Amino acid sequence: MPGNTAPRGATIEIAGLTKRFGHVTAVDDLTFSVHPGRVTGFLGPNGAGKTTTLRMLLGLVRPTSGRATFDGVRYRRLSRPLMTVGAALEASSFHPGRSARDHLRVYAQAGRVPASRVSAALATVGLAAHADRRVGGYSLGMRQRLGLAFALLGDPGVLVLDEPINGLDPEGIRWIRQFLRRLAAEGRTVLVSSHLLSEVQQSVDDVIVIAKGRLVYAGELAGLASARGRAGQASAPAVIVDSPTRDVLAHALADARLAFEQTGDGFLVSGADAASLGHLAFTSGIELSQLRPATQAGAIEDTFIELVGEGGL
Ligand SMILES: Nc1ncnc2c1ncn2[C@@H]1O[C@H](COP(=O)(O)OP(=O)(O)OP(=O)(O)O)[C@@H](O)[C@H]1O
Repeated sequence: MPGNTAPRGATIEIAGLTKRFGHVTAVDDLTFSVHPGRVTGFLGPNGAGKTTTLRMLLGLVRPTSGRATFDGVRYRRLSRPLMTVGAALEASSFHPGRSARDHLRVYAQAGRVPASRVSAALATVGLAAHADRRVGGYSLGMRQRLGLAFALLGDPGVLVLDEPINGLDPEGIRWIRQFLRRLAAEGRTVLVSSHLLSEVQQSVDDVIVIAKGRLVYAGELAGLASARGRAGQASAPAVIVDSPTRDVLAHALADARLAFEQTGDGFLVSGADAASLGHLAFTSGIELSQLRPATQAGAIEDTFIELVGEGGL
């Protein structure tokens, strides 16, 4: 990657964006923003409208109404689009008979990007050693990397990637997670779609969740767990707590009339926060070996499934 002189990302603004195909409303009055310096996951089940939204953002599909802009400018109005926004929508759209280098050369010329960027982009995604092979012989993972190299060709401040993790092996997944984090750390805006929260959970700061074309959540990943109440479910704090004297702790929890269950790493206590449990343990003279909020991966995943299952709120 372009090193320490990476361009700063633009803010993506989606405002009242709607797309109807005949009787199908694929995208329904979406409004959200995506910020520089962060990785944002764009999530929703198959058919939720993610690809249609990204295609409108990139000027490939005309919205029925609403706007999608980069620092206030529509994609089609950008003076140097490849140098402002890099996009990877489909990994399979490369000609099998051409090499990766040839593909990128053609795109660089058309986009008025310096030819030197071709080798730089291929090296960045780890394809330098395979640059002159025909793309037809590439694995899916290599084609995904080539898609990323294309997105990075103009060294843009904004990256828009549609399902870049799809079909990658574990090593490829680990690589791309670190790669996305690096792009954001450089100050770029990184928007990455997926139909699986678990795929992107380790690499995103923010998430936009849509279902049936409508927004169901926009905000920090950590806030997704507490969005549960919006899906009509009880939203209570929960804490994981453990002690070298578990039976004594269990008695104290029962005496305090707290609902709890034993898990692999202690007790999961509902309806209490860490401070009140810490106080309870202190006043009962119980040593604790663990005390932490339970709003981790499981709760976030549960909420995601509830939100998209509701199909919009
Ligand atoms: N060109 C089109 N003509 C008619 N309907 C379309 C067209 N493109 C998309 N749709 C419909 O719009 C809805 C949203 O599709 P879209 O591909 O945007 O969803 P998605 O979230 O990207 O799903 P996936 O992950 O399966 O690609 C679907 O019901 C789809 O059938």
